Formats: sequence, C-alpha cells, structure tokens
Amino acid sequence: MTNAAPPRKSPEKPWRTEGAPEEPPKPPSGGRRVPGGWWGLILASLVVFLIALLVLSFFNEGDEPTISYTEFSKQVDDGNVSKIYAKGDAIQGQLRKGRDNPEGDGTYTKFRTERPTFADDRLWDELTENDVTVTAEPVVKQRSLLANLLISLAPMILLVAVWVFIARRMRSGGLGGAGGMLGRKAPPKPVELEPGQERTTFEDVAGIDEVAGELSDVVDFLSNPDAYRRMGAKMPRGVLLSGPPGTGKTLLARAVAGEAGVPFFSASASEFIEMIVGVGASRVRELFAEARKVAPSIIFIDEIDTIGRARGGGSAMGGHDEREQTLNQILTEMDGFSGSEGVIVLAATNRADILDPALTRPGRFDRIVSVSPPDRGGREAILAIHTREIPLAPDVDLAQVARTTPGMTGAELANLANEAALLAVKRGQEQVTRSDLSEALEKVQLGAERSLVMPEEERRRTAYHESGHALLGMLQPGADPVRKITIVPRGRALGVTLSTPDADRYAYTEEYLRGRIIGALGGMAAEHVVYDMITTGSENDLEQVTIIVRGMVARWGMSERVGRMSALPGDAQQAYGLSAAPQTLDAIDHEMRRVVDECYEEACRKLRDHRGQLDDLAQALLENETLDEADAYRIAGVTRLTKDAEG
Ligand SMILES: Nc1ncnc2c1ncn2[C@@H]1O[C@H](COP(=O)(O)OP(=O)(O)OP(=O)(O)O)[C@@H](O)[C@H]1O
Ligand SMILES: [Zn+2]
Repeated sequence: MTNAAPPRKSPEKPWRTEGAPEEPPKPPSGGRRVPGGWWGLILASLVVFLIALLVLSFFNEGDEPTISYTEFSKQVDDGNVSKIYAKGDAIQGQLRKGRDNPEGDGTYTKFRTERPTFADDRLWDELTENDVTVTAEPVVKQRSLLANLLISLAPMILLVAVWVFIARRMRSGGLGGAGGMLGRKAPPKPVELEPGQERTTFEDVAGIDEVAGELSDVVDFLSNPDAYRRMGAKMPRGVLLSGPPGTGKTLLARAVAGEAGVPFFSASASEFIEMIVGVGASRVRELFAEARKVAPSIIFIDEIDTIGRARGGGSAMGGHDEREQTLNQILTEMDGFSGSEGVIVLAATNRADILDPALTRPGRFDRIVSVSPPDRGGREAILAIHTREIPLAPDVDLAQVARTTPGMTGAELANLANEAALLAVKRGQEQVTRSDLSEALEKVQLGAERSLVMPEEERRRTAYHESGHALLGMLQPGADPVRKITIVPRGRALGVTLSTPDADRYAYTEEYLRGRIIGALGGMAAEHVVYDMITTGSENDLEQVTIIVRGMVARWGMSERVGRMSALPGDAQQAYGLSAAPQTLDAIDHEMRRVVDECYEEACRKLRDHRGQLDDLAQALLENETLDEADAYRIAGVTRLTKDAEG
C-alpha cells in the first residue's frame, strides 16, 4: 500500500505494566558514531603541539632546582649569590663562580625560590650588603628573538593550519589532501552475488506480501532494464521503506536485489555523517559511482532520517552543514540519474513523518512503501520461515503461537524462534517443544528472569501491586485480557502483569484508553488502598499513563476543553516549528491532570469495592509466584469478558 494519506495506526505492542526493559534508547541521531576524522584532527593538533614544545625546550635550556627560601637566605648571607631576577615574590638567581657547591646537597649554579609573603627579613639590605646584582622582571629567562616569535605565533599558526586543512578537505571532498591521515573509511562494499551463494529472495520474507508485490516491478525493471529503456518507460529512482524497527525493511531491500540478481550496496546514513564538513558528501559520491559501474544495482540507505530530517527542525549534533551537504549530495546523485542507468535507491526509515519534503519530491523517493508489523497470518508465516531449520515437536502449533503474539515484529518473532531453539539445546532435547516456545515467549515478552532474593515484606507489596494491575485489567470491559501475572523479578521490574489483545488492534476508543490508564494506575492504587502509601515502583506505569493521556487530550481530540485538534506537536509539526499557544498548553495540562485524577480515583474505588478479590489474587501470587490467564480469572472470580476473536 502506497501511503499518501497518513497510515492507520499499526497494531500495537502487547502492553505490560512494570514493563520489562525496552530496547535501550538510541542516541540522538547525527552523532551516533565517533567520527574517525575528528580523531585525526585531534592527533594532528597534538603533534603540532609536541613539536612546539620541543622547540621551546630547546631554547629554554636547563631547569634550575627550586631551593627553600631559608637556604636562599643563607646563600645570600654567605655571599655566594651573584645576581637574581625577581618578579613579585618569585626569585631566580645565579651563584658566583666557584661557589657552586656550597654545602652538601647542592651542585646547582642557578636556582629559583619563592619568598614567603610573611618573610619579615631585610632582604634588600642583605642583597646590597652582599653585592648581589638585582634585576626586577623578567623572571622568565630571556629567550632568543626567534623563540619568542615562535611562541607568540604558535596558536595562530595552528589555527591557520587547521583552517587550511578543513578547507582542503571540503574542496577535495576528502579524496586528496591529507585524507589518509584522517583514517577515512573505505566506501561501502557491495554484497557480491556469486552463483553458488545463497541469496535472499522474497521467499525469505513473509507477512508483508503486499509490500513485496509493490516492489516486484522494481525487480522487473532491474532484471530487464533494456525492455523498459526501449519503451522509454521511467522507473522510480528511489523507494522509501517506512515502518517500525524490525519489520523487515533491510530484509526486503536485500530480497529485491536477490530476486533481480543485481549487486546490493548497503550503507547506513549515520555512517555518512562526520564532524568534518564534506566527507559525507564525498562518500555518497563514491557510493553512487561504484553502483553505476556495475548497474543495474541497488543502493540501500538505512536510517535515512538521520540525514534526511526536515531542515529547521531541532538539529542534532554532528553539524548542520554536514548533514545538509550529505543530503544534497544524495539528492544531486538521484537527480543525476537518467532513470535508465539502472541504479535504484532504496532507503529505510522508521520516521517517515520527519523527513525533509525535498526527499520525497517526484524523481527522488517518490514512492513510499509502508511496512507494518505482520498480522496473525503473517506472523504464522514468519514463524514458519524462521523454524525452517529447527526440528519441531508434533505438539507445536505455530498458528497458536501466532495468535498469542499480536504486535510482534518479524525480528521479534525470529528472536522468539531462536530463543526456543536455545532452550531446547540447553535441555538436551532433540526437538523444540510447545513448552520451549511458550517459555521463550515469556522471556521475550516479559524480560529475562532475575534471581533476586526479595525481603518478604517487599514481595507482599509487589504481589498487591501486580494484583492491582491485573484485577483492574480483568474488571475493565473491553480491556485486553490479562495473560500472565508474576512476581518473579524480570528485567528491571520486580513483577510483571502482561495483557495482550485477542486480535490485532488498529484504532482505540476513548473507553479503552481510559481502561488502560486505570489498569496502569492499578499498581499504585493497590499500594495506596492496602498500605496507605506509595513506592517508587510505579515509575514505568506513570510513564505509560502520561503517554496515553497526552495523546487523548492533545492529539486525538478527546477533551472538550482543548478541542478537536492536535494541539501538541507530533514530530512532523515539531520539525516545522509549530507549537501551541500558552492558553492551550494550560488547558492541556489541566485536562491531562483531570483525566488522570479521575482514573486514579476510579482505580482506588474499584479496588476497595473488590478488596476480597484483590486479597485472593495477591495471596495466590505469593504462593505460586506466577499465574497464567486461566488461573488469574478463576482466582479473581471474574468471567472473561472478551471472546477470542481470532480463534
Ligand atoms: N517479514 C519478515 N519475514 C521474515 N523475517 C523477518 C521479517 N521481518 C523481519 N524479519 C527478521 O528480522 C530480522 C531483522 O529485520 P530487518 O533488519 O530487516 O528489520 P528492519 O525493519 O530493517 O529493522 P531496522 O529498522 O531496525 O533496521 C531479519 O533479518 C529477519 O530475520
Ligand atoms: Zn506497576
């Protein structure tokens, strides 16, 4: 499906309260790797600095020892000192010839010392009495004219050198000049397609058939460019694959190349960005040149949003100019295609909404293909692909696994299959069984178990916290069924309650969203109702609540007072610098608080009304640690409200 209109919301991840660890947040784009060139520059400056130091020390021979003021005083009294330089209280001096080895430890002829400010001596008189030549100022030894010149000019020379250096890089695009010194990376290498080698095809991609279909004419063109050329037909130059992480965008691009049997060049946009302006652009140039040499071919650029985000938006580090130059170079290269050259650029992003409109203009990435997480059938097919090489026990039902994994992406499913296989190996089995799969699923969904000995008191409180989530989830009409409750610490969480929908969900009602807020507040409410106190254990819950309520009030028009508009920016608007008026922000704040307060009150009230069931659940959790769906509903005495829509 080519999406001109905003895409429907894709099915959401199963939600969990006290969520197990999410993927670690990616660092802000733009600066995601330490640019090699920058290090080179630092190294160069260091070398220059060292040389300067060497030159200096050459002119500044001999380090005088520092002696105590007492000794100095004595030397003066003994008439050993011939002359001194003084600046403030710092004194440098020289001994008379032949008097250089006065008593014991010293073999110095020159020295320095510091006169204590409180020294209440008659230094001047002593000096004159003993015939010492006194010179005030330059404490620093007189240097030759040349050395002085060098020192004063050194920073200037350094600056100019750096400037010339950067300018050269810019002009030569990093190809000539001192390029080698900066450890420039080799241009991206194509993935060779040797006859014997197994190549990725559409067979390896499942669950996104309509997307593969959309790309089939690209394959057609690549495998037979002459036919298109004769007809004078123009192919799209760029196709943008847009979708959440792990949905198989890279896999698809590879499959297109594999199907057509053409070379595949892949690069991640963040690799282009260097601190030094011009390097990214030159890398782009090289990449396209390579691809043209062996055309027809495919260039795949991952994370295109790193360089392709709309201008004027909040710029990340990594240099605005560099990003813009790299982007411009890509656009220029794409404009440069005559369309029949046979180089097609596929790019991937999970943030199509923030892309610079220049990228999606006709003749560039004018075809946007959105890749969504797979539906139930798709999940089953993906599981089948990733268990092709895994011996499955007869009790394994992939359709059933697919039913219990709404929202999971291809990458997550691949991971699930692998985890199950690992478990089977660990247990010394010949085949992967149903129970391996369900345990692997638990691990993937809830996070890995942690062996953590919890004080009894805290275990109890956790049991009530999770029971609060679970009971409210079960009581809420239309809420996602509770699948699992556990007080075994997992990931960063002390306990987890997992709810997943029966069927894939695409849009949400206000009632459902309120239900989710109430459920998410259930943990805190239970602690409040049972212990009359709250703990820090609800941080993650509150984050979820905030995200949902912000959406309801400021983006989905569910508050009368704020009105039917997207008042708070989504990223697209942020990129264009739109933001709400102060009064609107006030109203949003007020409304968000109101909704959350209402939900919290309702959560507490419901838990008080159903205190018996709450106690039963908590007790069962303390005894069993983990409850599955059937147990949970039975113990709470709640009838399952939703029907299994898909199975
Ligand atoms: N539709 C699918 N069919 C089969 N396998 C899939 C599918 N989607 C993902 N996978 C599996 O997940 C892996 C990771 O997917 P891939 O790297 O292509 O995702 P992506 O969308 O490019 O992710 P990202 O945005 O993080 O780069 C693939 O190598 C493949 O094993
Ligand atoms: Zn919680």
